[in-house]
Amino acid sequence: MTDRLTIRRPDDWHVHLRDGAMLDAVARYTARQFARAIIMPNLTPPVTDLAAAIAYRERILAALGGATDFTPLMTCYLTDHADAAMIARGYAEGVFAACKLYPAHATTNSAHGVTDIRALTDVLETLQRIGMPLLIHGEVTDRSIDIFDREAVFIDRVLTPLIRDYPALKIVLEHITTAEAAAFVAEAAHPIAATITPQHLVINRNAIFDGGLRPHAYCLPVAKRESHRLAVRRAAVSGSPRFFLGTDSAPHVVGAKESGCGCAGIFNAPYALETYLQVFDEEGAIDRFEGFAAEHGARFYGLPLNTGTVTLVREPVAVPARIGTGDTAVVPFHAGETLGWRLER
Ligand SMILES: NC(=O)N[C@@H](CC(=O)O)C(=O)O
Ligand SMILES: [Zn+2]
Ligand SMILES: [Zn+2]
Repeated sequence: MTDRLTIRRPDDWHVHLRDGAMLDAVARYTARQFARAIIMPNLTPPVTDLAAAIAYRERILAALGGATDFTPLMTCYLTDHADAAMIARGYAEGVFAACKLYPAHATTNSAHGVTDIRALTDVLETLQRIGMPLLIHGEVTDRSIDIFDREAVFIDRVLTPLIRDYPALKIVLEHITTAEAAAFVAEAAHPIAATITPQHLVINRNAIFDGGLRPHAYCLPVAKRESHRLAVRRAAVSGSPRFFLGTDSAPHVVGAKESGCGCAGIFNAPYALETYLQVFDEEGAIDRFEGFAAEHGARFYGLPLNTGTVTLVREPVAVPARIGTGDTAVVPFHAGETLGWRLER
């Protein structure tokens, strides 16, 4: 039995660091676990241009106190007015690592998102030409579609025609939750990959209703039934280079979660590696953990692999019930539970 695992320093290919006091409170958790992270741009207002991305990157580094070996990789929030030339310049200058597509009103802070991706031909052609990844929150926003079906319907209605029309467009389907998404990404004859969160490997939709309404188990895409969780787990541990780590850590102050209309998002940054490794351990796939956590994503993005290592040890770690106080009080994923691996560092 492996009791100690040393792997190349991993990256988080999907995280929400927020802004202001919350950024100051949460940034260090991600920087402690990961060498780099793809920073989601859904601030208010969203990060839609170079100046905003540069300023946000500075605020992230400032929140880490300056001396840090963590690299934030910035993304451009696409709107109906996205400017292809500006995006291409941002990519060439190393400001943007990717573009993020939020279908308008699909999730937290997506009101400025795209109403019809098909209308963004200039942007899509440009991304395809320059090899810049398009990151997608893959849910339809049609309120007549059952919320548990919105990812699968997005694949049929939006993603399938998109890859047909842009055969070389690099796509990351973010935070997949369904057997349909896992199969689509595994099998498509297309440069497509997917991020997988800790929570979608661990919980199914029962967790949201376990003895009462559980707002801290609510995120988008919403957790699905057990058969989907198992399919997503199989994809994560499969060894396929198309699946990689993206926490989707999405902190909301406790009062915004425990509310008559609770926000979507699970804050998992403090113990993300511990959760993922526990899953790989349970699946007898510890040998595939490094690929998922530290190699597949970098290769897909065309970025160098990290140097340096992190070590996890098989030791109990108690997750606190709450982290922070006041405006930054958040309930972490696994609050009050004990995990079986601990990140040393
Ligand atoms: N995942 C979530 O439930 N919430 C994210 C947005 C997102 O990633 O869709 C957030 O910003 O809070
Ligand atoms: Zn999302
Ligand atoms: Zn997210």
